[in-house]
Amino acid sequence: MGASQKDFENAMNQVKLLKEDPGNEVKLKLYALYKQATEGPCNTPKPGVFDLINKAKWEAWNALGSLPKETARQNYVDLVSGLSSSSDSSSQAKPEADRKQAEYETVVMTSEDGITKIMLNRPAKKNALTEQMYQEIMLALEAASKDDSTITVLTGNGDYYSSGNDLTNFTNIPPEGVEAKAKNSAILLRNFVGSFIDFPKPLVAVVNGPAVGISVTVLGLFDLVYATDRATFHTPFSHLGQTPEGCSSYTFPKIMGPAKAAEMLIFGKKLTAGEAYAQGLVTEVFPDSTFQKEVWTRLKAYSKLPQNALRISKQIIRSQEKEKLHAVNAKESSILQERWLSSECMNAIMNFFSQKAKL
Ligand SMILES: CCCCC/C=C/C(=O)SCCNC(=O)CCNC(=O)[C@H](O)C(C)(C)COP(=O)(O)OP(=O)(O)OC[C@H]1O[C@@H](n2cnc3c(N)ncnc32)[C@H](O)[C@@H]1OP(=O)(O)O
Repeated sequence: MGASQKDFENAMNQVKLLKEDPGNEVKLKLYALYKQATEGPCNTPKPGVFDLINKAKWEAWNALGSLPKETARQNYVDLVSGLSSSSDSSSQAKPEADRKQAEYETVVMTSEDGITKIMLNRPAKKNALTEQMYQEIMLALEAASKDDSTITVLTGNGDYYSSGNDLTNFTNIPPEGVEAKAKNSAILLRNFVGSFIDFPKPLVAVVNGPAVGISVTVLGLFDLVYATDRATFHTPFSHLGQTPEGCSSYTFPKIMGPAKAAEMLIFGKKLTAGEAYAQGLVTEVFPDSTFQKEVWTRLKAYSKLPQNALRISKQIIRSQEKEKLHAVNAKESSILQERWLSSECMNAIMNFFSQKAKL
């Protein structure tokens, strides 16, 4: 389900209360989404070449093509929500180093040799993603997108890359009830995946061990995926009464063809690293004994390449698909919002906790 008219109006009011000017690029994006949400596709003649401001506004609106009004409304609400939270956190005006340490409990963020590394840090729980962790990863990506590094890396601490969504997320029901929980989780999911879709610099997954669920699906949004030969790739959505997310319903068939994507996403086939490489999900597989050394040597060399050329090349490749990916993300999130309320899904989660059923 998308944002309501009320959510949209609240977001419009929030824009007026922003503590910091979001900059011209964001303002143009907001203008374009507002026009698309209220009037639909651009329907006015292009302003003359010397009318610079109105021409930029027209171009931003026109670039949204035939994006549905509902999607534009949701994207507007999401954009404002991101601006409000970053404006709140930046208003704390802490020095960068302090902020990094203070803000993250579940990830470790470090920058060295032109590479910012975001490491998932719940090794005892196989780096299962709690709600706090989703938020911290989004914050870390936001910080990495603005720092002076060339490349951003996501990796895991311990023997797992990540076991996907922490299933305790579904047991923590607020007083407003399960529907509210499902709605909030769908918003969280959508924002989380959106931050990978919009990430502006080369993004690399260093898959140090098995990967499950959402940690696999978002790999289609990375620019390089390096895996140890110990890694496996498992999307057991049907077993959990759930459906694909992370834009995998779109990226996986494109990457590996519909037949192989169906085997993973519908039937939950677990791939070895070699199989994931053969199917195009993984860029390269390394022996576990030399994995870290080989990967970091490679990344350090890449990080010395001209920064702007890397960033612009990534954006050329990815920008063609951005609106489509946001629409897919919205659809997957809203389908999951309903799935989470199904008895199939609730039984699967209870099963995990009562019997500690393993995938
Ligand atoms: C809000 C946005 C939602 C986005 C939608 C996302 C969907 C998904 O990601 S679906 C995938 C969800 N993941 C799973 O279903 C995995 C569940 N875990 C397992 O099947 C197993 O734990 C394992 C195969 C990942 C690992 O098995 P094993 O090597 O035997 O290790 P343990 O089971 O003993 O794990 C150690 C410890 O960690 C806890 N744990 C591991 N993964 C999860 C998890 N995903 N959620 C919650 N807890 C997890 C496990 O319960 C153990 O805890 P303790 O017993 O307390 O030590």
